Amino acid sequence: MGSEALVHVLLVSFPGQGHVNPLLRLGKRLASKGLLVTFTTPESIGKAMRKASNIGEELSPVGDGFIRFEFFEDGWDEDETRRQDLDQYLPQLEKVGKVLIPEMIRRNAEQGRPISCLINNPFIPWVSDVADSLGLPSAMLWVQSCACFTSYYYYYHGLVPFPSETAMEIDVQLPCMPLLKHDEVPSFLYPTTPYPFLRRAIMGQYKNLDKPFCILMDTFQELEHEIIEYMSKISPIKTVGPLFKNPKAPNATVKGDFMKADDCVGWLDSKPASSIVYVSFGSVVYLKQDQWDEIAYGLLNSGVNFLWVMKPPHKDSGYEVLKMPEGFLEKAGDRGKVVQWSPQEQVLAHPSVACFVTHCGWNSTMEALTSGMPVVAFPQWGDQVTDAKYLVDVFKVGVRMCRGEAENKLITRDVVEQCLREATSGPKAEEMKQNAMKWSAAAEAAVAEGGSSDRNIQAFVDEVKRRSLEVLAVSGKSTANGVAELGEPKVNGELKVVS
Ligand SMILES: O=c1ccn([C@@H]2O[C@H](COP(=O)(O)OP(=O)(O)O)[C@@H](O)[C@H]2O)c(=O)[nH]1
Ligand SMILES: O=C(O[C@@H]1O[C@H](CO)[C@@H](O)[C@H](O)[C@H]1O)c1ccc(O)c(O)c1
Repeated sequence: MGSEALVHVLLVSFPGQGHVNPLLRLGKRLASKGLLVTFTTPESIGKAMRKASNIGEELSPVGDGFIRFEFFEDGWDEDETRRQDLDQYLPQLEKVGKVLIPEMIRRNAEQGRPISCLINNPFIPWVSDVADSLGLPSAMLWVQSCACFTSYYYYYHGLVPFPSETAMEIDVQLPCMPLLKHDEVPSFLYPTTPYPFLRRAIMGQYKNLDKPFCILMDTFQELEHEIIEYMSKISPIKTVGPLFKNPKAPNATVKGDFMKADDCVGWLDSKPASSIVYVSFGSVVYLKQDQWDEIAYGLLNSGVNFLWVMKPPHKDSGYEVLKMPEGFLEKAGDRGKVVQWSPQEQVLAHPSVACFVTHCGWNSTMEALTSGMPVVAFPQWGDQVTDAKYLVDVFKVGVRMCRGEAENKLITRDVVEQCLREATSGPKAEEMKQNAMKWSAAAEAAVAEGGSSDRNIQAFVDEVKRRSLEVLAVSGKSTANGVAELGEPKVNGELKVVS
């Protein structure tokens, strides 16, 4: 128990697992450097997070600072099915968020915790408008690679031709990047994408790119060296990854999972070293039943042990509930384990795991690289197709199993089996493991004290502290940011700490 005086930042997250994880990890990193962090996202997700993860009402100590949660209502009934339709949900979030986030900021000031900076992740670019309208500094955490950031940047500004209705299959050459084949460009940019609302959301972020004073990125200097150097001259980017490693607070228990992870570590412990293939397609990708079946038979035929995540679809998603092929579990016996959600960080760090069949979401990509884990790339859409290109051809830690959903091709059990064999034994497997270990060491060094990402985080924290004094000076004189009206805005609020 005690009380502390800290600079306070508000983190506003898009309600997706692949967005909450990196922003929450950033929050823990900022807290460990001595800030007070409040993390917010809609209550519909807050409810799931409270149920599945170790978060409550109280302030949690992390390193030299603290993190707390406050959720906001999205204005829809609990059982509203339209939340699964981002075309409808994103505008709804913007409408309510533009009212409720300023209220949250005002409430915090009244309670002696004035907020000095807002940080959002992509898909909710209106957060920068909120910050602007209140005269508060803002930053954005880009939760994908710098290569994808660059692709969107060049598309937004029309700097090079991208696949279009009249020229679908053109390759794209961007500076300091390998040539991207048409199907290696982030697929939200294809004219035929089934997710145009996500392209709109990302473009909304680029329209607002002059508002954040800093663009933080969950990547690291040594991983994407040339493109980071290049883009740093154009945009105020700072690499702070891999965020899931936090050497200053390695034991912080605060997590943001939407589902409780099934216990599988005991099972992993029971298996020989490097004998298990871990299969997961993240939190949003759903495969069709025929593809699922082929993967199942490929796993059986390859003879490997496997841990397979089979996440049930949301009841309103419209996805069919997948089934394992008849007799599959019996045939696999103790060679295989199927779970609904895994403790992925622990799984990837486990010595029994040999490789990771992944959809190549950026979080999974960073987690695999940092854990020294070779991959079998099974991308579907968005940044995943670009990440797969990098994992296989640039980072050289992966074999490719498919090229993405747009190809509309069934990957047969023979191809699955062949890829699994290639990734788990023989010279290619060894080479990939060595490369992965090299990336793991570079990632650890980047986040260690004095490493490239650690220096960037420290510089960001120092800048937030410096700007918080400016916020105080301005708000002390005018009521423009809505905080000054509250009387005595303080940089350092008195906080009751429950530890
Ligand atoms: O069974 C699982 C599957 C995924 N994850 C985590 O969920 C996130 C997924 O993010 P990613 O960008 O890889 O994919 P998305 O789910 O956003 O498509 C990562 O941090 C994973 O570690 C997990 O903890 N358990
Ligand atoms: O884009 C969505 O989720 C994932 O985000 C990650 C970080 O941007 C990315 O690397 C990964 O490939 C994406 O799958 C997303 C899309 C739609 C939706 O309803 C979501 O909840 C998340």
